[in-house]
Amino acid sequence: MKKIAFLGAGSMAEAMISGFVNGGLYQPAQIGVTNRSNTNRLLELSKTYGVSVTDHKKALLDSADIIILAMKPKDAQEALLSIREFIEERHLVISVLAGVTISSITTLLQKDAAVIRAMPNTSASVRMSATAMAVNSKATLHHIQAAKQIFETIGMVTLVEEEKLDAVTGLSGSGPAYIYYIVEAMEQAALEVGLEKEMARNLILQTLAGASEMLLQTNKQPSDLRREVTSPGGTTEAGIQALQNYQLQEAIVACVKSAVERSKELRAGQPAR
Ligand SMILES: NC(=O)C1=CN([C@@H]2O[C@H](COP(=O)(O)OP(=O)(O)OC[C@H]3O[C@@H](n4cnc5c(N)ncnc54)[C@H](OP(=O)(O)O)[C@@H]3O)[C@@H](O)[C@H]2O)C=CC1
Ligand SMILES: O=C(O)[C@@H]1CCC=N1
Repeated sequence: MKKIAFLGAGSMAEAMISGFVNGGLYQPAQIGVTNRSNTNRLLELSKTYGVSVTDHKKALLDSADIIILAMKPKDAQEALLSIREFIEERHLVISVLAGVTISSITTLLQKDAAVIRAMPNTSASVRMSATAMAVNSKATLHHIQAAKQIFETIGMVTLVEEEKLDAVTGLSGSGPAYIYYIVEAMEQAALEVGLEKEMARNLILQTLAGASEMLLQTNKQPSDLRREVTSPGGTTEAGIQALQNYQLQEAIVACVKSAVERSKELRAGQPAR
């Protein structure tokens, strides 16, 4: 069985580790994790998931077949320079870094390595990630199958051209946060219209899950499903009118486009806006 080494032990690494371990395809013993300096974080991951943790990068990479890069884009250069002498022909490098191109990874590694650039999201921790991945010419069919299997363990995966990955990042990589933001607003609204917090949360979450299932199971367009809820002169119409007054659709389009642009900026190393 393949061994996986994580470079980076933050939110995205944990979401993937949690999905891998809970999904049962990988035993904790097959997963090794390192980070830059936060030993307490490594111990926490070891305690929670049983994975092995180390600050010894050479040992970690020597025992791994697949290396997952999961540090912030701004830390990629330092991280890649610190491992390049340990990269061997057999390694498959998988990057989940927003914005960072495959060619910049191979350039920093100074190796003609097999690299797969993927964009999952944090729903990986409940094995519901929407992941897109792009591959370089060194990646064999075997590598692609291995990466596909990894990402299928934590949700769905689709293969795309690398140039599409910034768009994917702005849409589904960041996407969970947009939905959480809407839930925050619905919770706030619930309080303001006099509903008790916990009951409101249950109603909101079931509404969200139900709407998602309706989209999946009925195959209907979202606009058609929306019309089915909207009685002429009724409550939904009044609510949607308020959303239109605040230009919610335009705001969401601007939100995704802004995230896509930021993904492009990240590879140029531009500081936060
Ligand atoms: N969060 C998300 O929803 C998603 C994130 N991503 C991508 O995943 C990557 C990680 O994001 P996220 O988990 O949120 O970030 P976090 O800030 O939570 O974690 C970053 C991790 O990288 C480690 N790190 C920093 N420098 C190095 C280094 N030189 N060598 C090894 N490890 C290093 C940090 O270690 P230490 O704490 O010791 O500094 C930390 O464990 C980003 O590139 C992001 O674009 C992709 C999809 C979704
Ligand atoms: O916010 C970010 O930059 C990362 C990439 C996608 C989701 N989180």
